[in-house]
Amino acid sequence: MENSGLRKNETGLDAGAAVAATTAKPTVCFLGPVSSYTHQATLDTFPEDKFDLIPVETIKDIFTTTQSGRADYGVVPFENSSNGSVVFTLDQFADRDGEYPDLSVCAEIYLDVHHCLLGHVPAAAPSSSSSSAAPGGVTVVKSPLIHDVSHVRRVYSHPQAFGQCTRFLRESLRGVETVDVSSTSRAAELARADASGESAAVSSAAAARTLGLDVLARDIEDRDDNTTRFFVLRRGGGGGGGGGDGDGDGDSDPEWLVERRRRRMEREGRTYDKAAADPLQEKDVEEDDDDAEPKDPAYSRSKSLASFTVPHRHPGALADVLDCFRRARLNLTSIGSRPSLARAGYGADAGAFRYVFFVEFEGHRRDDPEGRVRRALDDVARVASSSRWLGSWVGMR
Ligand SMILES: O=C(O)C(=O)C[C@]1(C(=O)O)C=C[C@@H](O)C=C1
Repeated sequence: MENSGLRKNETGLDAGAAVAATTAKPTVCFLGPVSSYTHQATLDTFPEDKFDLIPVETIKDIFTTTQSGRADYGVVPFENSSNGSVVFTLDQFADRDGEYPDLSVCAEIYLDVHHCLLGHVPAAAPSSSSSSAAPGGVTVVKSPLIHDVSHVRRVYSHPQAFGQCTRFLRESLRGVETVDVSSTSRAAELARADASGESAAVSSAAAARTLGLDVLARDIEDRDDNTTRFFVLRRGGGGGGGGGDGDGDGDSDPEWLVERRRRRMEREGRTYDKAAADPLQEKDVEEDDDDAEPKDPAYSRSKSLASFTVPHRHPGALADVLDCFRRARLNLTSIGSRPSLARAGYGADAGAFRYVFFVEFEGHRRDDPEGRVRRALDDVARVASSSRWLGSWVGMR
C-alpha cells in the first residue's frame, strides 16, 4: 500500500503535471484523497486561498514530491498519542537509499482525531440508540453505535486508524475482516463504491460529508484525547534565517512560518521580535554544567529531529550518542528506531536486527544562542557510524 505512484487529480493530470500548470501560489502535498486527516491538518496551516494543495497517494509520495520540487511543502503524519509512531513516515526518514538528501522538518501540526464508522444504512434498518435517559433525566452514553452494523462484512482503513479503535473493532465488529489501505479517506471511497453495503470504513466525519456516506458509529477511538502530530517537510532549511519568499526553498523562513512563531511567542506572553526570535548566532560554547537551567527559552520552545546509526558490536555505542545530548544539556523528548536494512558492504553493521535510531530533542539548529545544538550534532557525528539532522521547528505544544 505504500508503493504506488502519484494519484491522478480531478483534471486527469498527475500531481506533478498539475503543479507545473498552477499559479505562483506555493504548493503543499498531502496524503489524499481529500478529507484524510492529513488533509485536515494541512488545511489548518495552509489555507486554500494562499496555497495550492495537492493530494498524493502514499506517504512515500509526499517525500518524493517535496524532494523533487514538484511541491514546496509536504505534510506527513508522524505519531499518534495512543498508537505511537507512524512507521511509514519513519521508514522514509530513515532514507535507506539516499532519496531525500535535502528534506527537513520545518513545522509541526497537532490534530484532534475522532474516528467514525462510515458505510451504508440498509433500507429499513433499525437505528441503534447510543444513549438513553436514566431516571432523573441523566443521560447515560451506552455505545458509539448510531445504526445497526450487523450487515458489515469488511472494514477498510489506514492501519494507524485501526490501531486507534481496537476496543470498538473488538466489541462491535468482532470477526469482521479488516483491510489496510493507504488512508482513511481512500477507505471511505472503497466503502462508498461497494453497492452491496457490506463494506464500511474507519474514517472521519469530514469524509462522510465529502462522499455522502452514512455515519454508522461515531467517536469510536479508544481514547477521547486521541491526537495525531504531523510534520511539514520542505527542501533545505538548514541555512540562514531572515525573511522569506514563501517558496519553501529552505534558505529563509517563509511568512507562514514566521507567523507561527509569532503566535507561539504571543501565547507565552512574550513580545515577538523577529531579529531576536530567529538569530543565526555563532557564540562560544559554554563549559559543561549539568545542573544549570537552560538560559534561553529558545531551547524549550523549539524541537529538532535527528537520525543516526551506531557500530552494532560496540558496547556502549548507543549510550555514547545519547550522552552527546546530555553533555550539551539538551532535553531528549523521544527516541525511536526502525530496521536499518543495511545491505552487505556495511561490514558489521549489515544484516538483520540492525537499526536506524531517531531522537527528538529540545533546541533549534538556527536559533541556538549558546551553540548547544551545534555542539551536540558535531559530537554525534564523531561517535555515531552515520548521523543526520532532519529538521528544527518551533513547537506548538
Ligand atoms: O489516513 C489518514 O486519513 C491519514 O491522514 C493518516 C493518519 C496516520 O497515518 O496517522 C493520520 C491521522 C490518523 O492518526 C490516522 C491516519
